[in-house]
Amino acid sequence: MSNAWGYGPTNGPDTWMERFPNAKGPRQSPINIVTMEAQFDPSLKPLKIKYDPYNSRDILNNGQSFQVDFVDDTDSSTLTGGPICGTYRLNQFHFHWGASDDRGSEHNVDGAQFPCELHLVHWNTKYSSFREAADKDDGLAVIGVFLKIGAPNHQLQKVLDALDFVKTKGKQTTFSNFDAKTLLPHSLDYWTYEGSLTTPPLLESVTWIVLREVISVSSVQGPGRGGSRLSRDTQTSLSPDTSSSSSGGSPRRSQASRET
Ligand SMILES: NS(=O)(=O)c1ccc(C(=O)N2CCN(Cc3ccccc3)C2)cc1
Ligand SMILES: [Zn+2]
Repeated sequence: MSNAWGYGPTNGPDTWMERFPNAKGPRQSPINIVTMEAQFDPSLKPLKIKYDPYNSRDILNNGQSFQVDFVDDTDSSTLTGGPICGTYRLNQFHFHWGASDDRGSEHNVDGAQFPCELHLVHWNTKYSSFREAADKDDGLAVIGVFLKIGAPNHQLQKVLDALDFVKTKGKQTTFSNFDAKTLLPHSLDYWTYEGSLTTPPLLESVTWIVLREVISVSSVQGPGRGGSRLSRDTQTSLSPDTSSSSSGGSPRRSQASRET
């Protein structure tokens, strides 16, 4: 029997601690962001995000999600500022979603789940690669963006259309000239906390930067022009994320997110 981790009853988040001891660590993600407990931190800087569409390379079905990978051998797509020190390079982005529109995000906000959550994964260039950075305390920085059901998202549709070509685990196809910045909301206000990868090996190496403003996706958006929903049915080998959020650490909030 496959001992691969997943989101089912025999290999889901409640079983991960059996094979991934990090699951019992002090800075595990995801968490529930309790907005009234988020401490305003005047030392936090605005996020500085510079993405070059030329760096987008391919889209991969990794079995648990699909990810768009970026060429990260130069500083042409980077994250600086915010809560981090130094320069972090964009390595990939991917999504977590649920089997229905009322759940699927990994982080919660005041106990509420969103139908989907986008993660833009960056690694600290003080290390030589993503793989070297992935298990260091300050190795990774992930921007989380919540998706709500609403107006169609034409930028996201470009990604969804490509899913038709990566319907089975391990499939990948070229995905070039995509500007990941077009997936971000207008406001870059954020909550931040020191956490972990939300999937095995659950490495406690992530500075989480969760944007307060959400982006929209329509309930019928999905792969191809057929518009079939992005759900378990559509993705033959992709299962929705059913992990629950823990209370975990408490985040700080950025200067810009001070009530104005
Ligand atoms: N949901 S999340 O944003 O927290 C997230 C989850 C997984 C990944 C990811 O690309 N990998 C996790 C480690 N894995 C392979 C690996 C690499 C080095 C050492 C050991 C194993 C790849 C990145 C971000
Ligand atoms: Zn993720």
